Amino acid sequence: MVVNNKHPVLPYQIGAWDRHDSEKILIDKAISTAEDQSTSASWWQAGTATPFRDTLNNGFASTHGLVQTHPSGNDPFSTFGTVDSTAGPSSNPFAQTSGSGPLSGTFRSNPLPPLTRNGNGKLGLKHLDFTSSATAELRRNSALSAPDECARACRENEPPRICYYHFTLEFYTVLGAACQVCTPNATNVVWSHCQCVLADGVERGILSTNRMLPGPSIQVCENDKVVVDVENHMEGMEVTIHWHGIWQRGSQYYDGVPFVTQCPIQQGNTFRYQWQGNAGTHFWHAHTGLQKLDGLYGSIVVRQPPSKDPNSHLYDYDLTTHVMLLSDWLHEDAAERYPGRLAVNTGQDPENVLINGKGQFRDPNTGFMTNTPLEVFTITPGRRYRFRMINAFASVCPAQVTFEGHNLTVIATDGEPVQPVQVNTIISFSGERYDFVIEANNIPGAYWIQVRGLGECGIKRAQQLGILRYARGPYQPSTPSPTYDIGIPQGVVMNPLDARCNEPRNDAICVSQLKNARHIDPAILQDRPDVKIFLPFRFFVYRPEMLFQPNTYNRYLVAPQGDHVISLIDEISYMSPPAPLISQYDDINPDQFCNGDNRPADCGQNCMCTHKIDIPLNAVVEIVLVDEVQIVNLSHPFHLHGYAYNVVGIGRSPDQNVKKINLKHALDLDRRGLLERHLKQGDLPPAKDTIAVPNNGYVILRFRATNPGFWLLHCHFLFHIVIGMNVVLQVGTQADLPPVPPNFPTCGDHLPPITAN
Ligand SMILES: NCCC(=O)NCCc1ccc(O)c(O)c1
Repeated sequence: MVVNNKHPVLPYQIGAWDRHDSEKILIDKAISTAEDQSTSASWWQAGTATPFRDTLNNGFASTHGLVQTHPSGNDPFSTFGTVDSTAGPSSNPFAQTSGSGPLSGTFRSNPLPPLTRNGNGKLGLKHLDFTSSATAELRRNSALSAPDECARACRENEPPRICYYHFTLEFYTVLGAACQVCTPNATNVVWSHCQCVLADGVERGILSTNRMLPGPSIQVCENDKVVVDVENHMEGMEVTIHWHGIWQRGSQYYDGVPFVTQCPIQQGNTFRYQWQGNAGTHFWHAHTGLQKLDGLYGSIVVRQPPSKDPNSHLYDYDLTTHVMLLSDWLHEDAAERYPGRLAVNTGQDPENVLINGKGQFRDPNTGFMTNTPLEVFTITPGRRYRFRMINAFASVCPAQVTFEGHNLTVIATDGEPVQPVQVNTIISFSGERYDFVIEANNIPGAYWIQVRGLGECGIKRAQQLGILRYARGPYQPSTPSPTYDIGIPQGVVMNPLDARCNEPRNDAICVSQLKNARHIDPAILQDRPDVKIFLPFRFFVYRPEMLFQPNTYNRYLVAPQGDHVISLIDEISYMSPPAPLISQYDDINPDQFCNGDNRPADCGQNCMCTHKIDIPLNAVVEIVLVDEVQIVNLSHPFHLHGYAYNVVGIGRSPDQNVKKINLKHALDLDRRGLLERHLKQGDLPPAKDTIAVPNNGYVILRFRATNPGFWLLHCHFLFHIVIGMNVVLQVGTQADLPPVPPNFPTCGDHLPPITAN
């Protein structure tokens, strides 16, 4: 469809988007109404914002708060109430003194008409970025569709679109001056390109995409072509974007792994990614350095016609607004935690959790609570809604999601449909996605959504709240807000941390107990795979005398307890090659490569090289991941690029005398037929691309290697990636791969002969 005719230049009026929203029917049989998509801004109007001394940054006053320049009357900012402008830079209108809960009584008792306004003040569909319809490329090329045209109901015989996105990556600020220009409220025209990022109401510098947090949502139909121009304006930073869950068949060089599938995009450069998405709930994020944790992520939804989803009969709506992206959040740059400190702000644990970039923060030292808006999902009584949850955490904390008064029917994970199971709470790990159906079958009202950080996040009790609201009902839940320690009753747990997966139980469902809703290639279930790979992983702990030898500069992470560690998979710590494997293979010294069977001579306990395992094209591959880290509360989620694998087994040693599993013991269990494998006819192991290996346990994966390429397999914890918990699976040979596009950027070392003069 031609874009430029349909899309006048911004800003839009609210009413226009109400009409537009009613077209966003994503399942043919459902009629979407504007109220399903609207959120209310009412409860963060009024209230008296109190001069706020920012004790959130290590006790120092923030250098630059949001200053109320027009304290009263009819200007766009006055709805914050009275803010003492004399308080100067440290006044923060999103702070309130109440320590009693996220919303004070004042905020609850002031209902205003609902606003069709969603994330980041952008109108209509949360995180769909309407501003990019104003980009030059869209105006120039009439074959391209804008983001909001692509987020549509998918029909069987509709021609595919080319969906165009422009991402501008920058250094940016939470609560920057943009919030004085266009923080939305009910009475003023809201700009659909409002650039105010609120996050949890705590000022900090971030990295942003199109000045949004999360960045723009990519929502398309299967068979659409997605084109994303990534324009890097982060001063002095390089970047790549990985499309997590997208298999990149035929576009392997757009997988976004630095020095594996491309050279990083330099500051000032634009790199055009183009791919066709496999269906499901996915997300995109920076795969370079620690940038993901500073804000470079966003959702991807690839929808199908209802006839192609085996679970479509279970829901009435699959709305663009019911994407639920969870992220962990720091109040400083991620680099402050890497390699890590010994005294103040040790470890890598986040301060907070965000739902679609939103939330509130309670300062544990003062009890001050910010009053930024919580995420609201609106539903209509009697209807059934598909929610698409994305765990975009970077830290090691699992996230637990619970909806007050509502069951969750899990229908897909990592984009792949499963036979429906009903649970009350879902625990997920970094990189995982869970799609579930919620039926609006409770008393029309407002209900809490609680997202708790588990594991190490229990120390700071990091959690976030959101609201599930029935249209035309109250805006605020009638129950007290759940706290970290007294939460919503958890009931049946999806993905229990105890990993007791091979015994009957009615309090939990393991991933390995889910059943695939699709047909499985029988070759996957054969007794003997063509290739079987055991991959134990652990940390190597440096003695300081070894690490700080003069003239050596080995990388390390200071773990929460102060250990200086690197990661090992099969006793190797992954190092990037100096040039991309996919495009400059011949530029790489073959000595750079290694694996468990080919260790470089003199490679010690901290063996560092480009860990690569070769796999024949079309082989049936089995991978057994064995946790040799053995830290209670730490289960590592492994993500494979280019594929969804079948999870055929999850478990721990059945041998009661074995306190710690390791490679040798896992091999022994395998010989004795004691590793859990669900390979019987009708076992239907679920397909996923990210799975947590239970601590002191193992996971068994299988896939048929039909997608040639260089595919990263790695722990999805951000700080573990940067210390080497990665391995590249090379499927097939270079001859099996499509050539990289013309003028694909190159990079590498520059080491010419030294000239005398
Ligand atoms: N028995 C060996 C001690 C050890 O391996 N210490 C590392 C613990 C660790 C590392 C990284 C993390 O991110 C983390 O949370 C914890």
